[in-house]
Amino acid sequence: MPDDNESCLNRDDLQKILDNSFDEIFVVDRNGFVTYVNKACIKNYGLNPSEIIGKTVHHLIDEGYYSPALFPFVFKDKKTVTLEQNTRAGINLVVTATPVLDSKGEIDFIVMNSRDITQIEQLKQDLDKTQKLVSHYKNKVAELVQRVSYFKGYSFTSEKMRSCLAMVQRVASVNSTVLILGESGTGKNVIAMDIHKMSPRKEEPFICINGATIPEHLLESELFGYCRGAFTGADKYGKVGLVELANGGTLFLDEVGEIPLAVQAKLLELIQEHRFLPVGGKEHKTIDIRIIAATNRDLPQLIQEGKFREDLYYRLSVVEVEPPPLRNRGEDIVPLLHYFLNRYDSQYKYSHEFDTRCLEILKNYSWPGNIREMDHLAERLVITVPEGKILPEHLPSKIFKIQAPLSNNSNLVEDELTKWKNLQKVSDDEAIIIRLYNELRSSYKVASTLNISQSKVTRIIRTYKQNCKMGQDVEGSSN
Ligand SMILES: Nc1ncnc2c1ncn2[C@@H]1O[C@H](COP(=O)(O)OP(=O)(O)OP(=O)(O)O)[C@@H](O)[C@H]1O
Repeated sequence: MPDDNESCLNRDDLQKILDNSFDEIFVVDRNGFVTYVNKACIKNYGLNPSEIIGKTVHHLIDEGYYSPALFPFVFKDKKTVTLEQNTRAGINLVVTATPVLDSKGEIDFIVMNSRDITQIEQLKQDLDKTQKLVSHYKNKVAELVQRVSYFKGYSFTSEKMRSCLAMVQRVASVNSTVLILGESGTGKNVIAMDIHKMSPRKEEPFICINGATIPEHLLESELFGYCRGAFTGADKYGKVGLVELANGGTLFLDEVGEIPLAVQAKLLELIQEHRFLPVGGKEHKTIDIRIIAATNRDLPQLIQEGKFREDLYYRLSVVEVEPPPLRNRGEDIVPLLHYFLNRYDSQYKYSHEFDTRCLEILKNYSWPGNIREMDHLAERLVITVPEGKILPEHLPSKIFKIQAPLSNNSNLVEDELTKWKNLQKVSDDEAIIIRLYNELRSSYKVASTLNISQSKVTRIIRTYKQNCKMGQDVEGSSN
């Protein structure tokens, strides 16, 4: 058995081992001359060992075979150094250079061991690309989930609402100014908030100011803030305005049609120049905000009346979104009623359902207060009606008064009913029958809607007619 490895390896074996090493072995003497390199140099530099041996490392560096140089650091510090090198053949190497010292502690030669890490680098780059792709698709999936859940959050089946919400989604991702139009209670505030929540500014503030609720003389300083000593009674330190508080985020101007002309001029500057002047200030402040405005007023009409600036209108209405009133999307009434009923039933831990006659009446109602009105009605019904079915008689009288389309004589009927009621000659149930008859003009339809006998309906209508004048004659009980 040999004592050590050396004793069992001859020169040829050693040569074979070195030539078959995947790592490059590169030996340089103390003067920088290459004294040995194994065959790995062919793949690393595209040179045979014979083309390298005898050359200096300085020459190889100057010829651009590899960089950066390692030899000077090892020579100077006499310590092992490792670094990354790139070769002219496009190979990435991790090179470790180890000094071999003589008996005086001076460098005798330097052994450099180089490992090809090109594949690792390639793998790293591929991994990076894959990770980028994964995060791209993750974002896409999150976007889609948000989109689906956004639509899920709304109860609707109508095409009108679908296209309105699709527009809301489209504008959310861009920075343009949006003008939300529509009647009171159609959900303009909710939509403004949705746009912000789906926008790249969602982590930043969403600041809302209502042009109708802040007194005219305070609106400017509320919006733009003021400097110290700006006016009598002002805070001595000045005040930051809502515009500044919204920096980076979204400023929602609700009821924009109510904003006075003087403030409109400053808003125009804000939108056009992205800057504003605080009240009493001398220097403009620049700001990065997105503006969303909403109104239920007819802005072109206000422009004609000289109450709204035309240039501001065009700036605000880059994109217009108009949630339709409920009466124009009858298909959505029943899904929304169920949505709100479930919502309040879960909130108050009750259980109700709408009687089909009740849904029929609510479907024909014109909902002047739109979603807000429906929301409040559902809450009221859940609280006031004992658990179980919600019947027509549980509905407030206005539902019968304002059925869509409105009949010409409903106001007349209502006036007469009030008079009659004041005389205590009509009960709530009778009033419902009379109102419904006024809309349906058929005692048969009234009876089947309310699930009562037709003769009862006819009797009540006759009594009513005897007491006051109704628009048309009541039909006979044979009807
Ligand atoms: N998508 C919705 N889902 C559930 N509830 C809604 C939705 N949209 C609106 N509502 C209800 O309707 C109410 C009115 O909505 P919102 O304040 O957004 O309407 P608006 O059009 O801004 O009204 P106004 O013009 O009077 O300010 C809300 O408080 C909410 O109860």
